[in-house]
Formats: sequence, C-alpha cells, structure tokens
Amino acid sequence: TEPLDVERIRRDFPVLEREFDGTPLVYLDNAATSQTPEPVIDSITDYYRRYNANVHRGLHQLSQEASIAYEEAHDRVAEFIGASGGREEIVFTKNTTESMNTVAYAWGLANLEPGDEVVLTEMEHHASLVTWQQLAKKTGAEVKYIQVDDEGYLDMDHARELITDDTAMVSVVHVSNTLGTINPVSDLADLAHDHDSLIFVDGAQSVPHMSVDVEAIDADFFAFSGHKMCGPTGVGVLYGKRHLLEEMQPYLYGGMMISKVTFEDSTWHDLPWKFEAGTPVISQGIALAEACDYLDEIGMDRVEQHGERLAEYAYERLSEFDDVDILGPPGDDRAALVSFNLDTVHAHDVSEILNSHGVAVRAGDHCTQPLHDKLGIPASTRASFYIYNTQEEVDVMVEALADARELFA
Ligand SMILES: Cc1ncc(COP(=O)(O)O)c(CN[C@@H]2CONC2=O)c1O
Repeated sequence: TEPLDVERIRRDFPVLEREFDGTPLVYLDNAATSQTPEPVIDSITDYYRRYNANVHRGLHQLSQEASIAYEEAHDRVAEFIGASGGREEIVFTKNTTESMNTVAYAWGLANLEPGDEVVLTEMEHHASLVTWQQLAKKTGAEVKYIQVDDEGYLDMDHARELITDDTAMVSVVHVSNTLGTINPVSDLADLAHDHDSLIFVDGAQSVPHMSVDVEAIDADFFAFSGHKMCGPTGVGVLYGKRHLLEEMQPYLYGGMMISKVTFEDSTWHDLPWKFEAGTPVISQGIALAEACDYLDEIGMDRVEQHGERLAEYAYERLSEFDDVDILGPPGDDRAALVSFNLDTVHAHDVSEILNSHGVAVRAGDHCTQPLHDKLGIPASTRASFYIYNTQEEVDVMVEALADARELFA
C-alpha cells in the first residue's frame, strides 16, 4: 500500500504546532486519545454557528437540519464499520465505557443468572472487565478469564477450554491498549457461537487504526469511541445486531427514547433512539461522521500500515537497549503502540523526563491493572502512534530516555 503523506496530514492538526519553551510537542499518547483535524473542528463549530438545535424533528428549520445531520451520522458510522442494518444498529453513547455498560445492564441484567458464565480475557480494559465483573456479582453469573501467554498472545487452547455451553457472553478486546496484541476476534466469535454464546468486541483500539467489518467478525455487539479516531470526546458507539437491540429493554429512561407515555406505562421509540435517552450527543455525533470521512479519505489500509510500521520501528529502537523490557508481541505483529519499562526507572519518572523533552506518553496501568499484576509490574510507559507521527518523533523519544537513565539510574 502507498504510504500516507504524513507531512500533509500534520498540517490538518493545529495542536501539533504546540511548543513548550521552544521544544516541539511530540504527541505519542494516541491510545489515550487522538488529536483532532481541522475538518472535524470545523464540523463542530459549524454546527454551533449555523444549525444548533435540539433533535427529534422539531417543527422548525434548525431542528430539521440538526435532526437530519444527527440521524445521517448514524448511517455514516454504520457504513464505516460494515453494519448493513444502518442507523438501527448504531447507538451513540458517551464513550466505549458507556457502550459496554449499556449492554451489561440492558442485556446482562435480563439474561444472566446463576450458572451462566461470562468469559473475558486477562488483557481486558477496565471498561469491560469491571463492568462484567460487577454485573456478575449482581446476577450470580461467574466471570472467567482467558489467559495471556508470555509473549502477550491470547492462549486459544485455554479459550477453547473456557468457552462452553455455560458461556452466555464472551467479551474480548480486539486490540490490547497495553500490549498491542491484535486478537483473533473472528475465531473467538465462532467459538462463542458454537456454544450459543454472544460475543461483545471492544474495538476502542481497532476501529481508529484498521478497517473493521463487524459482520465479517460476526460480533453481536461492538463498541468504540470517537475521541480515539480523530473525533471529539463525548461520543461513543455501540453496534448491536438488530434483533438483539430489538429484544433488549432500554436502561436509561426519559424523553426522546419513548413512543407513548401514560401515567400507567410507556412504550419505546424505534431503534436506535430507544437507547438514546434525553438530549443526545448531537454535535459530537455529527463530528464523528466527519472523522469517518477524514480517515476514509486517507484510507484505513494506509492508517493501519503507518501505525504498525511506527510500532515496529519503536520496538526495534527500544530493543537496542538491554535495560528496556517491552510488553507484548514482537514488533512486526502488533498494533500501533509499544508499552515498556526501564529496569532502573519507574514508569512515572520516565514519563516525566520524556515530558521535559516535549514527548507525551502515558505511564501507569492503562486501565488494565489485573494484567499489570499478572506481569508483576506496577506500571508501564506506553508510546502509541497515529497518522501524524513520524520515525523522527520515535527517535526523539528514544534519545530522551538516555536522560531518564542518567537522572534516575
Ligand atoms: C481497549 C479499550 N477499551 C475501552 C476504553 C475506554 O474508552 P473510553 O475511555 O472512551 O470509554 C479504552 C480507552 N483507552 C484508555 C483511555 O486512556 N488510556 C487508555 O488506554 C481502551 O483502550
């Protein structure tokens, strides 16, 4: 695939011009949140400048325009992830976390009971791990974890052992935000479906970075966030197979999500509005559709190739040092991130030093504490890449690590 034009792309991101006392920003924290290009910024300001109105087809021009843009944003997102059911299979939430909780409470509470099992993986983000763990306590279901092997891959033999006819839900991260592992979600979906279990795929780190087709995966539910894919914060997506969303009762009640309300009872609006109670994430949803256009214009195959090449380059550079321990799979078999530790320096101190060089990385447990416990480390430093990062920026990060060694060794 023809590489993307990173210099041209960088000109779309005003934040990349930031300097700190003359030191240019090197933004390598994209797994936490991505930066926002001009077309997406313009989409947000254009909405508030020209057609800000509450949706659900108010009988005035502004509301009509806002309603149509908001509804069509659902269609655009459906197309971006291959959801042939269109807007009826796309619920806009606040973020991936809320998408997860929506399924846990709107499906889980009604369908899980003692004896049922929810199968997760040891590399799950807290958004799914804590959600299913707490829901299991409420319903008497049991949570089990597919093991991660020493290289950071899912142990598929263990998966085949854990997923049985007692499994009601498999909830698995597509790309680990800590390890960079790309999980075989289609195989896991087959395994789940062979045992009449549903599967929920956490796509927060995959949708921004690679072409995702939820129907090819055959995910029953799929979640991701706008802010990780050049979109604004405040909009997440829950994809659900139409028949499942149809069967599910809402778990947030109020205006907009109803059809008829009497003092005695209420009926619900059509999909997806049934799951969008109150005034929804209007400007954010419309801007997310713009982000889909922006990424598609670059081409998701180029986006994927660029991120994985940078991750491989970072892996190679970091491997030059014998005091660096890198988490997860080999450099040529991972998504666009590298988490690592320096033998003698705590991740927080590494992050501090890198920051003094203008380099933004994330230090901590990346909302995967159980995984860090399993690895026997309190934290790690994570560099994560996107379409506007360069090999030169990786070099800046690697050179800055020399400082960390001197200061803290
Ligand atoms: C795999 C994964 N799942 C779920 C989430 C939750 O997304 P929201 O915060 O949008 O609900 C994240 C966010 N990644 C975290 C956020 O900061 N750093 C990270 O790695 C994630 O990486």
